Amino acid sequence: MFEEQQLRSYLTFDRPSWSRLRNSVPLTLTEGELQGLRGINEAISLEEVRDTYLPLSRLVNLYVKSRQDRRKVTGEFLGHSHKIPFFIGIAGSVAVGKSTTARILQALLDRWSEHPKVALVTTDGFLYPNAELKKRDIMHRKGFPESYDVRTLIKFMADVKAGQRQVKAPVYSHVTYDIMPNQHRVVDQPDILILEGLNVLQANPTDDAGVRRFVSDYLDFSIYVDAEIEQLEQWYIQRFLTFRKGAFSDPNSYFNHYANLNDEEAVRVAREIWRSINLVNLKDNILHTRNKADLILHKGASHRMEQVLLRH
Ligand SMILES: Nc1ncnc2c1ncn2[C@@H]1O[C@H](COP(=O)(O)OP(=O)(O)O)[C@@H](O)[C@H]1O
Ligand SMILES: CC(C)(COP(=O)(O)O)[C@@H](O)C(=O)NCCC(=O)O
Repeated sequence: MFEEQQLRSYLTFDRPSWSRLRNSVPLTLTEGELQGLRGINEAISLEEVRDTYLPLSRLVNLYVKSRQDRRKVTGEFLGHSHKIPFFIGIAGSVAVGKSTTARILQALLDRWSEHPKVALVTTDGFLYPNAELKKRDIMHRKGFPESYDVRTLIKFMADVKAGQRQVKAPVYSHVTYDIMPNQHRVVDQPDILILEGLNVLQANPTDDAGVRRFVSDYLDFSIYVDAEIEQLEQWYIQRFLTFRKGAFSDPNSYFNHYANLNDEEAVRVAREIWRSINLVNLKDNILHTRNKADLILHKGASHRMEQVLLRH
């Protein structure tokens, strides 16, 4: 699973040893609040929140506090200070549970008194709209490095980091399978920004000026959500089937024509999309970014955390 050399850069925790690091942080979410966090077809348990995500939120909280303390020192030295948001990146394959992890972490971090404002943005909003992907003949490469408007993504990061007010991020819809025209998510001087997407640890293609830009240059802490490939395929198909029952039956859905497929046909279609697009992307462009992460969250069956690796 992990290479020997890779393991040497990390401290390794099994489930019991990681969960003990919660160190009496109270379980701050009720079952009712948890419901609000659940994405489609999810069965995330309170046990998982307690054992996996509370220790994670405690660790991140300590990093944020240490950053805030250091800024105070610089402020004292300079005689003035300003707020700089702490950036967290969450990477990993399509369907591994990045957005679920991001939303749980957001909710948990929101509850620490030191940083009340936690914003969450997904990099799929920075995909080129379908019209542009078609123009470039890369519709079948959605999610690959060349399908993102990296310049706009980097500008967004730089603007938020610089403390600009009301910075807008475009929004992607899994229902229309496209960027939502005239819709934005507004980020207004958060204490923490969580940026979630399969490309956050990638080296991007060079831009027109020949410059290669890295989203990771802006990150203060990065997480790679990891699972075995067979598991990922299963989760992707499962999510596709759930979408088919709900969102795909919406007449505005790009996949509306799949709504009437029987289960067997739907599984075949989902597996084909997974194998021809997302699996190729995982192998070519995502998996190798795993060893850049500060923390790797490895999940097994039923999305249960099995191992956590924390960079020395
Ligand atoms: N911790 C979890 N427990 C149970 N189901 C989960 C968990 N995380 C993700 N899932 C499910 O796995 C699928 C993929 O999760 P999602 O967060 O949409 O992934 P991503 O953002 O990486 O594409 C979804 O069907 C989601 O409901
Ligand atoms: C929009 C995405 C690239 C982003 O993935 P996610 O943020 O859900 O992990 C992906 O969901 C996608 O649409 N991939 C292209 C092939 C497919 O239809 O699954």
